[in-house]
Amino acid sequence: MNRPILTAADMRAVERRAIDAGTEETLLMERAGRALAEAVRQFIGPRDTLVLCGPGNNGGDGYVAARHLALFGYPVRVATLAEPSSKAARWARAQWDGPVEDFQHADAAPIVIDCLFGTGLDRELQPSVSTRLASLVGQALIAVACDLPSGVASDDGRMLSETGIYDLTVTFGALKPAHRLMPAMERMGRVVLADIGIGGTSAWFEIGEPALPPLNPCGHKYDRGLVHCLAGEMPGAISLAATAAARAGAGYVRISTSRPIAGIPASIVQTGTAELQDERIGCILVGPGLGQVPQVLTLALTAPRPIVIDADGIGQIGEPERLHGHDVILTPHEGEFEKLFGNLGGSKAERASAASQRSQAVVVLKGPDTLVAAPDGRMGFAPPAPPWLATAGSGDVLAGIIAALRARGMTAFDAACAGVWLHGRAAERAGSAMIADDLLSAISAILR
Ligand SMILES: NC(=O)C1=CN([C@@H]2O[C@H](COP(=O)(O)OP(=O)(O)OC[C@H]3O[C@@H](n4cnc5c(N)ncnc54)[C@H](O)[C@@H]3O)[C@@H](O)[C@H]2O)[C@@H](O)CC1
Ligand SMILES: Nc1ncnc2c1ncn2[C@@H]1O[C@H](COP(=O)(O)OP(=O)(O)O)[C@@H](O)[C@H]1O
Ligand SMILES: [K+]
Repeated sequence: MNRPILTAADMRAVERRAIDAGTEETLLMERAGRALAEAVRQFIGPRDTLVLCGPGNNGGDGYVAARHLALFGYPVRVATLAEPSSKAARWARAQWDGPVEDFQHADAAPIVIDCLFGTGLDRELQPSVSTRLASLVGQALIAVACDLPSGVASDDGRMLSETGIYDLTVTFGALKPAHRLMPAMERMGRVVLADIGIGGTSAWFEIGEPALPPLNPCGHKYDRGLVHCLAGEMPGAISLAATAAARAGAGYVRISTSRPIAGIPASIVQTGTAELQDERIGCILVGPGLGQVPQVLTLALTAPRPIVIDADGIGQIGEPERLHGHDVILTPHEGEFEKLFGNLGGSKAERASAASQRSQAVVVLKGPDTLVAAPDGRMGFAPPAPPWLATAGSGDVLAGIIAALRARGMTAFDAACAGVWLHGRAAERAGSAMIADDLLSAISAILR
């Protein structure tokens, strides 16, 4: 299931709609604070706990959580940065009948719950606040963030202030972009999404497990998709990509190559010619190991078939507008992205979206926080993938998986999202000592 990802403004609008429809704001806060306390209880048993409350509704959630944790038997202290400034937070503060200490002077505790700022953070913390918060987070056995670590910019994942590494982040209603973007994502620990009875839809979402096209019981190999790969100067990369395409369920994988490539499955057909006018081709794959032979990309763009362009091929496109009228998926890492689109300003999501609109292609902007952008504004955010995916050849495997899914009949955007999901899960399965080749058998195991 794809989970919606909402900006701070989207989230406020959702909350506003619920309140206008008769839901009390304090009820939402009660549910959020209770969910925060429940998530802490699931994570760690009773120990001395310090809840840090800010002036807004994030702080309000904190007073509610403190009350519930005390009921669960946790020895709880509350420390405040400033008195509540919103009506709902004042209500939550009034429900807390224990003492309230001063944030700067509160003693450290094994469990620290940061409810200073959430989606309302709009500037860096005062240095005295970030230093103190980082010290409390650093001394804690378990550091928990309410909605977001205070210091994270919700909409783009930047760190407005550094406050340390958390073990658990509990968010409400919907994921926010920062939960799936670096550098914020790596500071959050486990992210738990709690249902508080509100939520919205969005063109932005976290990519969930895909529904792959069913096999036609009476189908033949071409029904399952023909992927035509174009080799270049370095055959290893296209071999990996082609094998990944075969493992990801393409019925037929073919490589055009000027010299035989050793070591690939015999089921992958090697041909000396490039018959790209073949209507059975479900997807052309060009770029992995291409080297400096731009005429191969030009050849690929003469065929009126869907194309995945990866690696060296991306740098040879020239102007993104050259792709207009073609059915293209681009799979750049940051370096390849900059070669084609230049130094676009803005957040990663804004850059991916602008690039997709400019090229009219689906853009898979890779990294530890891969994004899949469509020209119409849809954006898939990859669920966290293990860092050992950063190994030579793993991008080639991703390109091959996506080409197979495109050839199997998924739309360009759906194929790219599904490919990113499968690639990440294959890496989890392959384990931390994997090399890119190991992803191939892991794909088969997942699709079993
Ligand atoms: N939107 C929703 O649907 C819900 C939101 N809830 C909570 O409400 C939070 C958002 O609450 P608020 O909008 O009150 O915002 P925050 O509580 O995040 O921030 C409060 C205010 O602090 C000020 N501020 C921002 N950056 C600052 C800085 N660096 N130093 C000092 N002051 C700063 C701003 O004026 C901001 O409005 C969410 O993160 C979540 O925890 C929950 O109560 C449940 C429902
Ligand atoms: N730190 C990381 N954590 C998780 N995934 C990563 C990380 N760094 C890179 N990746 C993923 O690994 C793959 C690397 O692809 P790419 O940069 O094209 O490498 P190559 O050209 O060697 O195949 C991409 O899918 C990318 O999203
Ligand atoms: K917080």
